[in-house]
Amino acid sequence: MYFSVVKSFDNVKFQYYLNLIANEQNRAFKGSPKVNAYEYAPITNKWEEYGVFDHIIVGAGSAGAVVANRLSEDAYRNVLLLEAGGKAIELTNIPGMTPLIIGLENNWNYSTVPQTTACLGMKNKQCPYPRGKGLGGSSSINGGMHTRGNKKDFENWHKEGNWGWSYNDVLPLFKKSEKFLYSNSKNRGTNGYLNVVSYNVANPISQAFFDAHKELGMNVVDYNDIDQIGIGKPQLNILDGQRHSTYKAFLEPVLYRPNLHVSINSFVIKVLIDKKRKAFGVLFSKNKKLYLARSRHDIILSGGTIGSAQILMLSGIGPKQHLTQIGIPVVQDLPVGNNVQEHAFISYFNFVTNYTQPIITIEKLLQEYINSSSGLLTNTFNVGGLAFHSTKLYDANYPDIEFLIAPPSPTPPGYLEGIITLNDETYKLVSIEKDFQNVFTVFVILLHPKSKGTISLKSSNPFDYPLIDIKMLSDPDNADIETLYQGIQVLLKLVNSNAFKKFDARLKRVIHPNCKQYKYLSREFWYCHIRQYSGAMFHPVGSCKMGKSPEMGAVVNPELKVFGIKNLRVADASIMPSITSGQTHAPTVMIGEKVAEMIRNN
Ligand SMILES: Cc1cc2nc3c(=O)[nH]c(=O)nc-3n(C[C@H](O)[C@H](O)[C@H](O)COP(=O)(O)OP(=O)(O)OC[C@H]3O[C@@H](n4cnc5c(N)ncnc54)[C@H](O)[C@@H]3O)c2cc1C
Repeated sequence: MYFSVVKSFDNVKFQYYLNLIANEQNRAFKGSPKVNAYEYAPITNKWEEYGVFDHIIVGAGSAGAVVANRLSEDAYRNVLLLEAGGKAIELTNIPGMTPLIIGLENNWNYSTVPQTTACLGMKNKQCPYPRGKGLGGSSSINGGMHTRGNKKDFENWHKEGNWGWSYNDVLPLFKKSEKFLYSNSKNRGTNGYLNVVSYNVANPISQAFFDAHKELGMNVVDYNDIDQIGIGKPQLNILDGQRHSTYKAFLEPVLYRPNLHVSINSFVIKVLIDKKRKAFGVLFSKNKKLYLARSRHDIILSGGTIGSAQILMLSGIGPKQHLTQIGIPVVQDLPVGNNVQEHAFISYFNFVTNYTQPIITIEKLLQEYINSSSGLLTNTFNVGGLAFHSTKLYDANYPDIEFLIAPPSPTPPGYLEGIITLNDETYKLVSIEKDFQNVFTVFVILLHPKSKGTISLKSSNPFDYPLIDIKMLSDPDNADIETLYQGIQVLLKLVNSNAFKKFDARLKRVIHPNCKQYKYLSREFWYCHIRQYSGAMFHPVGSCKMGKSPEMGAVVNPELKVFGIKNLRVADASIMPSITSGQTHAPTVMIGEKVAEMIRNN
């Protein structure tokens, strides 16, 4: 009797998920990328008072949700959190559905302007540029990989004059935010809000990747501890098999706090600044109406590298020439929107093997997921391991390349085309639709780009999407593309190891028509191939750079205060002076912790 009750419950859940997935499959990736947010345009220009708060936080993403939690820990602080999107749709809870989720409404669905040095094989040479929209922000749609970055990243920030951001300064904040129960290291946190799991990879090809590294003398590491160089199991933000976004981790548990007010569907148009150059409120649009929310103390922009830069510029804070050109009165001339950095990677870097991954049906995967919160549905992108390498071009102890292996998949490779939007000619050369059971893919990721891009406004209309020009691989000395080329050489060495010989692993031959004049596998060939197949890892940072002074390109000081304006801070990935060595969510959570600590210690 007991068993039949449990079984029938499971079946209900099973059917529910099966229907959910089928319905969302029908809705995903319909239509073209968006170019505006006109749905937020109010029907009248008259605004209503929304209330007075101690702090207003704009954006409930990786950083904003953390800031809202920490500031509202002080019961005397009245905190308003404004988020343009709504609650994340249910499918976002299933990590393995990430590729599909990106095709649905929790994504702003941006694209870059056409590029000239990267993403050349993409439709219209535009890199697709998803960003999370809704509670949890990009952490509700991202790959969930938890990577803090390298000790040196923060030492470099500190050396540039960002006091308080050295590794020793930020380590306690990384520890404070996380709950990681797979290590005894004093450098890992065990008690934080954000759950981190170490994913066990059973796949023989992923195992070969680990063995190949060992053969080349590299260690298996916890890349979130001091020694990052080496290979490690994927560490993912998951709890009980479900995505652990910053909404789930930091907001949901504290929504009961009477001093925390969360307003969704609230699109912030601008920050209001008085004659004494003090920010005193924000204007936002909600349900087609305009509201003014006032703040007694700091307003914190956590809209992300695109959103925060856009709001600052709409508020008259940005490059004077650009603002004047589009007719926005200049309040403060600052280099907002410059210094944008992104991790370029090579997509569809495929290797054929003699190993055949058995097919697993979605029904089987779901059963495993429901019964034991395990299996492939708990892994966002079928990731089998992360490795950090120094190609030794710059510094043997500082990684400049990351590898991410995706072993042969037990399911057809659907939806990746929605995320990496190659044009038909470029895609058909690398498609693994017919041999996905035998092919593994390695993402070769450039960790420290020299190339810099920009975010600028298309117009003074707040509902026009900004112009995103990430200019990957554009540095005049070709340092970035050379590092990727060196990364390819390291990867080819790994695949040539005994560990992979067992599987007869070999590079899948791809010669793009634009590269056919070059000798196959020569440096010139690879440079050409990289430009065709490069894409963005969706890690933009740096548009509101932290630093000592605006003359040095900074928008905010090390306390994250906007230069020249009182009561206004930025706290999200946009403040990173230089991009970290790995995925950017965990360091952004740390930035949220840091700003809250600074405000609370004031
Ligand atoms: C598809 C994808 C995969 C990724 N994979 C990984 C990964 O595996 N691991 C990792 O570490 N990183 C990953 N990243 C990157 C990581 O998620 C981001 O670096 C991080 O989430 C950035 O945090 P943020 O707080 O700066 O911005 P976000 O998390 O994007 O938050 C900004 C929030 O502000 C809101 N907002 C913006 N403008 C306004 C406005 N005008 N009014 C009101 N609200 C506004 C947005 O809706 C959003 O909720 C990925 C990103 C994407 C998109």
